[in-house]
Amino acid sequence: MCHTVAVTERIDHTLRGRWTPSTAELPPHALKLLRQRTGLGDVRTPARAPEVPGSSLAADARTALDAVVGPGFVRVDRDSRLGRAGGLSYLDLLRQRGDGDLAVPDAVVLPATPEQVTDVLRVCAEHDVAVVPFGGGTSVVGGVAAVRGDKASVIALDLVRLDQLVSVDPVSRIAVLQAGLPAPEAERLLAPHGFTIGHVPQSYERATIGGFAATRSAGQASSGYGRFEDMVEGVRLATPVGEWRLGAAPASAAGPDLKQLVIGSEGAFGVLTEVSLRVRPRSVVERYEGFVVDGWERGASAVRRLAQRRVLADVTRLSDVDETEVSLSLAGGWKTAALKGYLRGRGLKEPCLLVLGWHGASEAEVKRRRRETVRGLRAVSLGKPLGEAWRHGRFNGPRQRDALMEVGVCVETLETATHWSRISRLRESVREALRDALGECIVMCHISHAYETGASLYFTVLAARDADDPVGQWQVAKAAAGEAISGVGTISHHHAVGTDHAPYLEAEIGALGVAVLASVKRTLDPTGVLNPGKLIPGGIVSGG
Ligand SMILES: Cc1cc2nc3c(=O)[nH]c(=O)nc-3n(C[C@H](O)[C@H](O)[C@H](O)COP(=O)(O)OP(=O)(O)OC[C@H]3O[C@@H](n4cnc5c(N)ncnc54)[C@H](O)[C@@H]3O)c2cc1C
Repeated sequence: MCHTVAVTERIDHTLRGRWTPSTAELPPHALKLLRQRTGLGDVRTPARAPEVPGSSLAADARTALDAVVGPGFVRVDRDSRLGRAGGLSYLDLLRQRGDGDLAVPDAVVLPATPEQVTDVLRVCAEHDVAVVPFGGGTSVVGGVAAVRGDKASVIALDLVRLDQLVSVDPVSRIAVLQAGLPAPEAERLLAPHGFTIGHVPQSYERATIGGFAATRSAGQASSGYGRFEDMVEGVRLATPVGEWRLGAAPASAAGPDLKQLVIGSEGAFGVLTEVSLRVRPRSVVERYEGFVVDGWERGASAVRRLAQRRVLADVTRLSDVDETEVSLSLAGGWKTAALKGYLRGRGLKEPCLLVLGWHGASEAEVKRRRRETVRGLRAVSLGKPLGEAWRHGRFNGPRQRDALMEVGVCVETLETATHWSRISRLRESVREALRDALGECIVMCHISHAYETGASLYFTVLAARDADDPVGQWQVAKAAAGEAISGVGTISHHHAVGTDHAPYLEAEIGALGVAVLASVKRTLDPTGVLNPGKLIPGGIVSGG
């Protein structure tokens, strides 16, 4: 019963343009810091209701879709459509607040089974309707923008009703989950079997299993549990030309790994309806601890050594000096002041916060792993409270962003990855590019995921919003960061390509790479109905 209510609520959700219905106020000391460091004034830009044009879904297409999913599951009302108009990037939030052009789907279609998804795609191909697969709608790269391309109309294909745990194989440790399951619900269903996925991105509360696979997502505990693509054992993909199943064995030499071609295909090759995942026993003990390293270079080298010695903690996250300083200042209070004094006293001139977290089956296991990690780390331990404080606030980012939006801050995040030998150069050039583009601003960075050969860099930038042209301001900053990253790092370590990064993809994978993607798309989606304008540069790929 409870479960039914939860799904109905998710179907009816109209929460767009923010993460939560109520926005927390920024504390006065945070506002003061922003005013000092970004020149933020008192000017507020009140949100305006975005325009929602009428649905242009043709009557015969609607009748055919109704026949597939049943009455009530093709929705053309304003709220349902507005509720699936774009994702949650800064640009999406601006559009939802009335700045810039908001693309609104002509209908929201809610299939209940994998078979219905395949039938919906067949109908859409027959009726020239573009399809935007919609999971949690947390894309920050324009992945769920309702782009119709050269099609007559566009639907949001919301997978919320595909919410079943299909099977668990406890011997092989594989669970088959339907694609529309949000992460917390997937964990809730796996818990009685003693398993966890261990995938905890910051968007955990709302993102789905299908969305994770479609975007090659990486969670905060990726050092321990792996990236999402490492967890995928198999997929069930609906396409306009039929269903494709992949993943017969844990490893295979039967040609290239086609499963990896589907993972990260961002709804442009098909719709994932089920995902088989390698699951792990749930941890019994979890320990989080804060450390401080003196200076970015030392911190980055320390994380590199941990990765290369293969003793990374499950969560390993190194903030640079600016991020550390801003986090401590925003936390405020006498404890923070005391901590800053303590760090000065210990001679740490450029404190960089390092959060480490270990999960295990017992105290003894976690203790042993901690010992291995911290041996030779040359960092000052601040103990468990700081680690726990990070864990406690790990999902606060989007809520803080809501509050920052309200007071007129341009708040954007971007991420990349590169090899260790280039990591500091890349960090410096992105910081410089953002500062040149935005003027007075705060640029913060952390290593969010570490590997033997390199790491990801995650930037957060805060500037006073240009009230006259907020979209133009964002475009300039995005282009500057894209230029700085191009040729040194990847255009996306885990946010995917979407519409926003598509112009930069060819520089990374080459013209031949783009041609390979386009030809796969032509095979699976000959009329180009699936997610036009996403992933593949050059926009629309249709026809033979
Ligand atoms: C505040 C915030 C924090 C974030 N933190 C992280 C993070 O820590 N790590 C991380 O990896 N990402 C993060 N993201 C990005 C985003 O959450 C991920 O990309 C996530 O994987 C998207 O899942 P979703 O279910 O919301 O997918 P959606 O946003 O609905 O869709 C994403 C893309 O996948 C396609 N798609 C969705 N479902 C399917 C399906 N079943 N079959 C085929 N295509 C599909 C969509 O068309 C779209 O192109 C964050 C986003 C926000 C807003």
